[in-house]
Amino acid sequence: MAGLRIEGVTKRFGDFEALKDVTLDLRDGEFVAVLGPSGCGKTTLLRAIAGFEKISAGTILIDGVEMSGPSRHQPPESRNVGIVFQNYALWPHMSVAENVGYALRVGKVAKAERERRVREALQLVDLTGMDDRRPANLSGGQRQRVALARCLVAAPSLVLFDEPLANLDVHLRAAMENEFADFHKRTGTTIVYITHDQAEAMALADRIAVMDRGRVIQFASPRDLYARPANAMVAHFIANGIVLPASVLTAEVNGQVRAEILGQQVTLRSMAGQPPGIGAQVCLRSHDIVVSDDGGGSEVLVTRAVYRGGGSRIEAHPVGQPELELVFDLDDDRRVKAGDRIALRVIGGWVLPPDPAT
Ligand SMILES: Nc1ncnc2c1ncn2[C@@H]1O[C@H](COP(=O)(O)OP(=O)(O)OP(=O)(O)O)[C@@H](O)[C@H]1O
Repeated sequence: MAGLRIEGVTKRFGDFEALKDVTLDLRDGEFVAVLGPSGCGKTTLLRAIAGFEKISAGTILIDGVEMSGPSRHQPPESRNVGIVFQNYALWPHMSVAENVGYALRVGKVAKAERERRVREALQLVDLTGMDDRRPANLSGGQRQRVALARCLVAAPSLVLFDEPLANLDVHLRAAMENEFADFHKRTGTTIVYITHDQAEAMALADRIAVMDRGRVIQFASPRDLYARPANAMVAHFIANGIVLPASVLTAEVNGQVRAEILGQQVTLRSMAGQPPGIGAQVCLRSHDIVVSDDGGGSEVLVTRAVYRGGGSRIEAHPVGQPELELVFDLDDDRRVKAGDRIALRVIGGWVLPPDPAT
């Protein structure tokens, strides 16, 4: 177990900055997901932590020891970091036990000790009795567990997961999510988990670092990211928030402001010190919108309604501002279809903090 501190890390490939001034502080035993769209720099960050990539600026400390820095680069093998890859990277010609014990054999660990550690690791991932199987004769989930055991056997202080569920089908992903959560509980290992799947990150992580174009935009708990996204990208990326323009009418008091949105005056949540002003943006969730039957609210034209079991996903455009798009879920008692005009009332929402760059 170990803490991990990433401080002001920048990684350049030629003129291109794949990581820009990334700072993250992980507590000992914490499960942190790094989440972001394709190309945002997740893999580059993981490779930098593991020592496969030299960084251009900043420092990386594992358990307080500098691993990457201005004049230092510890090679991967001396970082005591385990990695679980998306494609398992198992040796096909070796049995489960041989795969798991490979690093110990190469490291000349005595046979009895090796066998004990392999047995323990297989027990931890619930693969006892599978020692002699070949990877080809295992399910995708079992192969991923062998990869976990192989990583564990070296007793790493930090485990990095590189999109480990990307190759598995939906049902197996859910099962493996539970396995990873149990694995974390049992071992208490510090984990950095790379994914582009926000549901997976929300389900597993204590905190999530959301990345966009090489930067960490927000590092917070799943609940915080959902309730108080730092900008429009996070609002969209986490559970598809609706981002709409608004005018903030009053300064913040007790975490709330009055604002005008879609022609309605409403009370919204905001950060402390939120100033009044035009040109603000608001993140709405489905539960912040209700269909209004009393003649109030804003009229919208429904352009798509897709039944999703128990409710529908609605796409609609305000009649007065057709350039805006609202995508939200509606309960099934409302039989709304494309072409319908309905009135929506906003009953809550979160004012996105002002962008420091503007
Ligand atoms: N060796 C390299 N040389 C030049 N550019 C690179 C190199 N490695 C990565 N990049 C660029 O850095 C950016 C970040 O890549 P990275 O693989 O870290 O993204 P990612 O978030 O892991 O994406 P994905 O989810 O698609 O794997 C991309 O624009 C990529 O093209």
